[in-house]
Amino acid sequence: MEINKQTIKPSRGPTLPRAPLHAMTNRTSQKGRTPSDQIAQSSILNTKSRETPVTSVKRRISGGSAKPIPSRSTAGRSVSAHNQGSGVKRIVGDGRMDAIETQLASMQSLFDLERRRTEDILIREQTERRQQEDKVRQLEEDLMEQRRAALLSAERNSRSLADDELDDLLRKHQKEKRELQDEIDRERMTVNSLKSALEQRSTAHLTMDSTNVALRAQIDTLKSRIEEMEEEKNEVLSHTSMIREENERLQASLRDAESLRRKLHNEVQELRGNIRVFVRVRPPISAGKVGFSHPVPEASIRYTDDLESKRIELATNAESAMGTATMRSHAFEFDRVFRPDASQADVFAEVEHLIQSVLDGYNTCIFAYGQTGSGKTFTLEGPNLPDADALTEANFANDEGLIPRAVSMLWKTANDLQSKGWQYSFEGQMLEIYNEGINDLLGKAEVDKAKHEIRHEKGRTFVSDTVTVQLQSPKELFTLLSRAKRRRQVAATLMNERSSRSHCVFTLRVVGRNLETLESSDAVLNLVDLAGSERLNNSGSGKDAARLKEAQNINKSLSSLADVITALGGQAKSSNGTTPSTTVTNSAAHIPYRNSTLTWLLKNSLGGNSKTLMLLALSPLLEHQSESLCSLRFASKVNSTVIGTARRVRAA
Ligand SMILES: Nc1ncnc2c1ncn2[C@@H]1O[C@H](COP(=O)(O)OP(=O)(O)OP(=O)(O)O)[C@@H](O)[C@H]1O
Repeated sequence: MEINKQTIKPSRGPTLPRAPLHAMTNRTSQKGRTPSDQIAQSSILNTKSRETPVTSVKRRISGGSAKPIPSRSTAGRSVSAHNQGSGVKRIVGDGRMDAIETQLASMQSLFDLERRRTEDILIREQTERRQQEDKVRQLEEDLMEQRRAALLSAERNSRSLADDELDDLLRKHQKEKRELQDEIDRERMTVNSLKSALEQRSTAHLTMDSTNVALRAQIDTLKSRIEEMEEEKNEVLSHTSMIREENERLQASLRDAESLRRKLHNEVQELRGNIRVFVRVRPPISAGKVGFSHPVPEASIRYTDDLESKRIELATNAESAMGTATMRSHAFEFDRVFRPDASQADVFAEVEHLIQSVLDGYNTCIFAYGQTGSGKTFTLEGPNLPDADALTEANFANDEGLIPRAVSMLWKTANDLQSKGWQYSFEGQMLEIYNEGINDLLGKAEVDKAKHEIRHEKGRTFVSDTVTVQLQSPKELFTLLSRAKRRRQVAATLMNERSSRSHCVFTLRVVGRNLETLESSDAVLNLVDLAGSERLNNSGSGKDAARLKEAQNINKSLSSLADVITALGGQAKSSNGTTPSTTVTNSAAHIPYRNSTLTWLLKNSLGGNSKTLMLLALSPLLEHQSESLCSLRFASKVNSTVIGTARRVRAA
């Protein structure tokens, strides 16, 4: 270990007094001496100390003339001379001898004194010297001690430096060791993770190997399956081409069948009669809803056949010739009788085939007949809505009437027929006949003041200055109905809170073309909501001139309608050569269409070329039973009329 010499300096202790050289010498020399030697020396010293006073005494005695007292050797010799006193006495004389002896005695006492003093001094000196020597020794020991301490300290210093360095090195070593250990740990961890990864990989590898084997097997299976499927596909393809050919053949036969269906459908309609009558009895409505008084007794109405629903029996009070009140039953038979619980869908199901005829190119007319409040508008349109603007598809939901259902069905069927090559277009018109005048309900002006003229050309009817709307979807119909309803003339009467005092004619023209068969059709569906059929005295219009005029016009048009139907029946009779079941009032040749605006407007829909349905709406209430009886009789007359064979109208 290298020790820094700079740092190893003797410590700066107190400067120790150096022992006198002679003392050192003495000490050195004394070391090997015995106590006896020391006494001998001290006696020598004493002798020496004693010589000095003697010399001084002799000087004082001689008074300067005396001879110098001999030195050490001389003194020795003096002692020996003293020892030889008697011999001197003899030589010098006695007196003198005494003086000398006195002198000698005093000198001796002085000498003793001096000697004692000198010895004291000597002792003191010796003591001091010993003390000093002790001190020196002590100092030397201290010095030695300090040197040792200094050496120790220096050694310790150097050792501490070395220790520090060692510590540093140790620390560094420890740190490096730790770092290395950490690195080793890390490496070990890495190795471990690599090992586990390797294990996982090898496991995955094994799994993949097995999966691979399985997949290869699957691929082989699939390959063979694909081959099988290829064969199957080829078979299917050849089968498909066969089917396609078969399909084309079937399509052709389907078209033939469709044409046949239309023909047969028409024949069925003919067999049923081209004018048919349905009767619908509405449910008894609670008071307040339609303004009837409370309680509301019901008329005695019976439905006498459950299976066919064709018969209806109304019992009325009658008075016998004897004046007794009896009940008289009136039985009628129609094409169909709907009871009060019949739904709108039930009614439409029976009318659907007739409406279908429009697509086949047959003019069709459905008119609702009945007294005010009997349910004509409800059957044709649906429930009366307080606000015409609120009329939406959702409002119609379950209660939607024949018009919206017919339009929806026509659109749907037209779409279905597209696959058979048919393309259809629709246009609508809504006219009101009020007091024999025509009011365009789709016109621009709120009040239609125009004078409209009706003309018939090539089987088609035209009304001047009226709006015809192209209908792209059934949804547009609701807008149309809403507009029409808002403008419809409604006047309050005693019979209905919003009784319609006009006829409303909704006309839907359907034009179809088949691009494959080159067939065509152009037909019109008329849905007519007739004004209330009640007799003048029942309408409450007797006191009001305007209401009276309304009622007269309504009655006129309705009786004209009856006349036209009767005349058509007579015409049919003369052409068939059969006897009609009803009385024919008009000549077979003449049909009085022009007697009213209504019959003139419906000319092409009421003729022998058209299919007509009369929907008789009946009130179930007792107070309306006589009106109901009149309506039933009128409907029965219509029902027994045969108005010829409908002819298909082809598009121009
Ligand atoms: N089958 C029915 N089911 C439920 N309610 C009906 C039915 N028939 C008619 N009504 C209701 O009876 C009331 C009168 O019906 P509607 O307005 O259709 O009579 P209307 O014969 O058209 O009268 P008007 O000749 O005055 O136009 C209406 O509130 C209608 O909702």
